[in-house]
Amino acid sequence: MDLVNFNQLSPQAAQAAIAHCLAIPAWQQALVAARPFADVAALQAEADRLAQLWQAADLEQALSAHPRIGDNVAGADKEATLSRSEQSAMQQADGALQLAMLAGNQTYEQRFGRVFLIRAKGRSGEEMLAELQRRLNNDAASEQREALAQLREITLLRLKESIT
Ligand SMILES: NC(=O)NC1=NC(=O)NC1=O
Repeated sequence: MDLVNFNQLSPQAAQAAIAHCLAIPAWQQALVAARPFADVAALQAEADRLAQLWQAADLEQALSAHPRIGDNVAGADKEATLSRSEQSAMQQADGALQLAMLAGNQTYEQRFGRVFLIRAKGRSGEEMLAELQRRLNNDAASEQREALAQLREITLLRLKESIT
């Protein structure tokens, strides 16, 4: 959808138009309330400013909409469709990589108590596995910062593809 259209939608319709970017209604509503935007750069800047405010609770809420890397993503809704395309590199990954990613995800979840989150678009399976293994050595605070940064990247990428 183009920005002019997004600026003119009702609040409900505008929120529905960006809901797939991130499963945090408060962020969706704050961005909708900040309309009208003069250009896409202003929209992206406000989305990022709001995203900088996220804390651990926001991360937990958002993770509900992000399947594990390498999981077979079921569902036909827009978020599932986006996750499948973002994670498409894992579809071509060989069995060994799939297994290593599965084991890595399990170790990560045992250590940090939540799903490993990474901006998957544009990354190979090997790159994502290397990032997982690197981040396994983070302390809790550093890893929370990294996970929140990845959540911002995914959200802003999805927003950029949705409102042009
Ligand atoms: N656990 C994840 O990192 N999931 C995802 N990353 C993306 O970029 N899309 C996802 O679904």
